[in-house]
Amino acid sequence: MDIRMYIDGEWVEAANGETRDIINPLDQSIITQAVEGSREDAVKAVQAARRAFDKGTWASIPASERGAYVLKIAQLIERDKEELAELETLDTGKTMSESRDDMDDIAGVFHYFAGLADKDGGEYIASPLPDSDSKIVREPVGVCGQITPWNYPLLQAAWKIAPAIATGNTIIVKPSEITPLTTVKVFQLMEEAGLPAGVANLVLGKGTDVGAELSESVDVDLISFTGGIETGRKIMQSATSNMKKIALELGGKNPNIVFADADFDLAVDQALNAAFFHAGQVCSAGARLLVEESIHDDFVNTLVDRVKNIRLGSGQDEETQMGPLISAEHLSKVENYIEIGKQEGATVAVGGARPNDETLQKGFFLLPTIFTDCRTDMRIVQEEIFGPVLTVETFTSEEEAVEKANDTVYGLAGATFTTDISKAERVASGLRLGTVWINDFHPYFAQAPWGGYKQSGIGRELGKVGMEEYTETKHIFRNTNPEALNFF
Ligand SMILES: NC(=O)c1ccc[n+]([C@@H]2O[C@H](COP(=O)([O-])OP(=O)(O)OC[C@H]3O[C@@H](n4cnc5c(N)ncnc54)[C@H](O)[C@@H]3O)[C@@H](O)[C@H]2O)c1
Ligand SMILES: C[N+](C)(C)CC=O
Repeated sequence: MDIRMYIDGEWVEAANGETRDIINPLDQSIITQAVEGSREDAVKAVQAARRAFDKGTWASIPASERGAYVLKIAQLIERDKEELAELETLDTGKTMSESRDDMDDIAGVFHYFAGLADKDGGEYIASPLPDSDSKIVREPVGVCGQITPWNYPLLQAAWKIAPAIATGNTIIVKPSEITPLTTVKVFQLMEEAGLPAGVANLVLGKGTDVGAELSESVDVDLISFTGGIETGRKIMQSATSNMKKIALELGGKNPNIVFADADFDLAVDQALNAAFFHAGQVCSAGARLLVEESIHDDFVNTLVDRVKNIRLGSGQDEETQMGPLISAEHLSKVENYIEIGKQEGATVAVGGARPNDETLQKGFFLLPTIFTDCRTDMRIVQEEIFGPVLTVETFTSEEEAVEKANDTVYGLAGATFTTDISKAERVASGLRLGTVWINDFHPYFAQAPWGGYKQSGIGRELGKVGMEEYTETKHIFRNTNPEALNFF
């Protein structure tokens, strides 16, 4: 596959001719070479997006026409779903069933924002002044930089691209430099859908280079970022260059609270899914299990038995349940956390090492790991590990469960399992999280907003509010009977 950048309607090489090997995390083979852009390329893309926005044609075409473009992109994604899923699995190591689900979600997101595109006709409000009318309209923000991570490469890009172009903005997308394949493919589809030149631009390259240029540029009006908390902090600082709007979707250390009255089998099953889906490389992974003390031993023993049966392997193999981690660097980061956990006094109940299986030795595999004897103040409990590592704490009361669950700097998502619905509602209301699941873990969909409390982020994606992030609100006041004031 030809992995180039898309700037002003043209497929281009990097200005400095640089390329990067794209590595398959399953076996470290080179999938392809991608062009590796630099600040120079980012500047060109920003200028193209600026010209396309300032010309005014994209923002001023009827919103229904923009919706039709977004709908066409959804249909092309559906047409090429299998190819896209294969590319995502190749690039990230996730299983084909996860990648296919991602592609369904992605097409759903384009459908949703296509439908919303022409639904906001502005709003007249009751003016408190005589002889006047007062209208509120929403307009596009302008040029949007969109920076995405490697764990859900296309899904996170879709959450940004679809609402931005539906509302009349122009965009520059910068995917993670290690997983560009599906984003490039979707730009090919956007070209096929006939999107005018300059509306959607793609720049590949390092975050510290291309990403930093987008965040610092005074010609970018909004930066939407999904990624780690430390990068988010830098982007927030860079955004002060021109007070650009920012949307940050950052990490989480997501609590999963299991009460003794929960449906035991359901809670076990969901706790595994919460922690080990996509090898735990999920912002909303249920990496912190809080289990009521009276059922702790039974619960953990059952979890451990089930974890031993998780099948690691190639994402292409339909039998595989968990693929590799994304890179050697990331594997080493997660392994370092396992050492930290041991030093902090937690007990490895299962896993904690690379698998012995001969066939997995070239990949970045790690056994699903459970730490027991955890305390809330441990680093392995407080910090986002972003791998297949579950920590287990206990509680004895509802209040203690909520207090412990809230005791990190993060506030992205979490769940509670109980058959007492009043208790579930009280716990949901006490949790300082952007999403709370009751007797479930992980569902997200285009219609509901997604984002974090506290240091998990700023702003929301998806839902109507996710669309509004890409708009400025303007008040237009009209005096219907103007008269001189004679004040001066
Ligand atoms: N809240 C959410 O919805 C959500 C979703 C997915 C992932 N995440 C988070 O993403 C993180 C994992 O992704 P990652 O390792 O790719 O994150 P990361 O922060 O390392 O990188 C994310 C993106 O930012 C770019 N980048 C890096 N340094 C930059 C800089 N100085 N300026 C501008 N851009 C820069 C990278 O190139 C990449 O494209 C986890 O913390 C995870 O929780 C959050
Ligand atoms: C937002 N989500 C859950 C799709 C991916 C997080 O990493």
